[in-house]
Amino acid sequence: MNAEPLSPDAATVVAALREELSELHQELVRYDLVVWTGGNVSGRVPGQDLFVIKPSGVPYERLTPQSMVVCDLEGRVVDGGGLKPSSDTAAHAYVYRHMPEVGGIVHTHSTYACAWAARGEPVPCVLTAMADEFGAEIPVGPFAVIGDDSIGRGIVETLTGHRSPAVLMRNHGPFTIGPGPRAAVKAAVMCEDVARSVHISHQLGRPLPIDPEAVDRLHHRYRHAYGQPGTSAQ
Ligand SMILES: O=C(CO)[C@@H](O)[C@@H](O)COP(=O)(O)O
Repeated sequence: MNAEPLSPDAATVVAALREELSELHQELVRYDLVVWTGGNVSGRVPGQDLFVIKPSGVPYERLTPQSMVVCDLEGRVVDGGGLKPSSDTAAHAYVYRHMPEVGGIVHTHSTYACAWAARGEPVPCVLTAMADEFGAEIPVGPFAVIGDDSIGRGIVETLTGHRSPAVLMRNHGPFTIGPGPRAAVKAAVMCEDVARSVHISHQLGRPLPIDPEAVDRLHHRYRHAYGQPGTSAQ
């Protein structure tokens, strides 16, 4: 596709987003959320009908800002430097088209989250850390085969109107969203952490539920009072 060249302002924003995404992909490695070339992170380009995503199948140690691929919201490559975008590009594009509040998306195959996804079982909200970050259970989305809008549609149908920024796509793995890519990466990290804790709790017995009103209070506090003034929990 011979796309129009980016305006100088857009090019500046894209360059900064490429830098951020290059760093954020290393966070997936640092938190042990991916193996080999699995997983991907994308970010919406503010003010543009564009997003930037990881190139497909490139080892994490070779990812650079310049290797990140710029796509339009239909998933067509605008500036890729000869690299193909992630095989999940259609899913990310679908979410960006249908959830305008989403600025970042992450997909991983993290172990415990995938174990819950393989069972098609939502992670119940039985920890205060879950109430904080997810405000509910971590839901399960439908089984969907890569290659068209199916995965994206399943993410949107499951997360629209749901507090959780994470969805476990059945028999596949977690996708997370956020107002920006860093928030989506954090949700992926927290998703794997609570999936592991609740799995272990299940092995020891039946986890105890948290009163829904307490979940509401915890979630509100975390989103509005946690951390330093002027900073968001996301
Ligand atoms: O899970 C899938 C596709 O849904 C993997 O192929 C994905 O994690 C990694 O693919 P990419 O390297 O981003 O193309």
